[in-house]
Amino acid sequence: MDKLLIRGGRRLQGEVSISGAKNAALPELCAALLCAEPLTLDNVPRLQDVATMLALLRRIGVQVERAEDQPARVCLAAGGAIDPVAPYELVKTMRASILVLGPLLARFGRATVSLPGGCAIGSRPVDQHIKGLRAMGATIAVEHGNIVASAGRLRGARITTDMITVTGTENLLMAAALAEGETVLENAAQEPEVTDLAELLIAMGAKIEGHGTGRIRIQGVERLHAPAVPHRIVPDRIEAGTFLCAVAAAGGEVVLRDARARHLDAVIAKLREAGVTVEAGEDWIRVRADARPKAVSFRTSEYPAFPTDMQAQFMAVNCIADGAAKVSETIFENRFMHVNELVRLGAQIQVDGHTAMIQGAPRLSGATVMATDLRASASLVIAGLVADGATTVERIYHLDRGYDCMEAKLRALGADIERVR
Ligand SMILES: CC(=O)N[C@H]1[C@@H](OP(=O)(O)OP(=O)(O)OC[C@H]2O[C@@H](n3ccc(=O)[nH]c3=O)[C@H](O)[C@@H]2O)O[C@H](CO)[C@@H](O)[C@@H]1O
Ligand SMILES: C=C(OP(=O)(O)O)C(=O)O
Repeated sequence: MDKLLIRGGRRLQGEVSISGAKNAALPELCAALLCAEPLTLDNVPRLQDVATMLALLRRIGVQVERAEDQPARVCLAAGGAIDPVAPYELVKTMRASILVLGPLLARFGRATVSLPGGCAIGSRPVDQHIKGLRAMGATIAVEHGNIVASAGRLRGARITTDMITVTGTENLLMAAALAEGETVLENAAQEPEVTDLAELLIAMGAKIEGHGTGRIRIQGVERLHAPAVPHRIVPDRIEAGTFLCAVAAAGGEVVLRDARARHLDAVIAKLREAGVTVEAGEDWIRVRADARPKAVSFRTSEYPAFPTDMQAQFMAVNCIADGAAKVSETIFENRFMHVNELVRLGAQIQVDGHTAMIQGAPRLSGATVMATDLRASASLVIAGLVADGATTVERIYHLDRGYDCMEAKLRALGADIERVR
């Protein structure tokens, strides 16, 4: 199993390009199931989760091509024979496999998708996806660990989810695009990845209004088609935020290219509160950190508030900051798995339920630590960049799920980091 070996203490300097967003790429790859014409996506990140989604789509019958000379461009054709089944082997490695459910049901009238189990960060049920599809006329049973769904043409419905759900909104949005009549999604997720998906669907002929707000209206159409030009996936705000936190912790000055500061308002506000200088233009962000950051408290919540997917990385900054901070996690019930590993590096953190109290320490000391989930891995890398001596991060297959060449990008910025196979 691969590990990362980091020798801490180097400041970060230079420029880094941000890749396309994992959480936009995954639903947008599934959107290929909604039409018979080939769909081309640009700026597709090179990630394990993307590889898993492509394997799943191939298994379902989608023809997938990735140009050798343009590895960020993927062409998907779902015009042939389709077997609408997402098996456990693939779903268990990636919960986002559930995103094939809405499109398969809407276009082919049936789908069998293995029920995702819990994962390291929480129980993560998909009851709201099922509730919404039932409201649109689907018959759904859970049998032998699978969601078995069938429908004639789905019917538009007014759906209010019990909580804001990102992939739930995406599944229902894709299903509603081909349903008969109007669907209104109340309490919809407003994340930029949902908006990017809606823009792709509109380019495919869908009739959608209100994306980016809590109420999305969709007038179903009979057929979708390929967009006139390839859709470019929105930049990954979480990858960008991770690099901002790395600079805040390690010090230095870095320009992020292909990054959208307006998708990171809450994170940038907290970095400024910590004393970090952040400037931004339309598609770039410059970050400069000259001194030890100040500890800052925050609470995760749905977009546009502070993202849960940045909680672990910002906690790593707080671990070496001046002062004390309180971090509250409100989205997932078990998203503090990184805490015990950060403590192995010398961090001072006390967890009480959904709250972590961090007393910033002037230094951390390198050790062997174990990644437990995707963003936990990133937080350990950030801590390793600052810690004295060598830090080894084990189980980085979690990191590879969601970061495109992270160690190569950090090395180009001057970090002493290498992958050990
Ligand atoms: C592939 C993808 O885009 N993943 C993101 C997506 O995950 P995902 O879409 O799985 O997360 P949700 O927004 O659905 O989850 C939010 C909360 O609602 C609960 N819930 C959700 C659906 C449901 O049917 N029932 C239910 O109880 C979840 O357990 C969780 O507590 O949004 C999360 C919250 O921003 C991010 O951390 C993930 O990176
Ligand atoms: C939790 C995450 O992803 P997923 O929903 O794919 O598990 C994440 O990207 O931080």
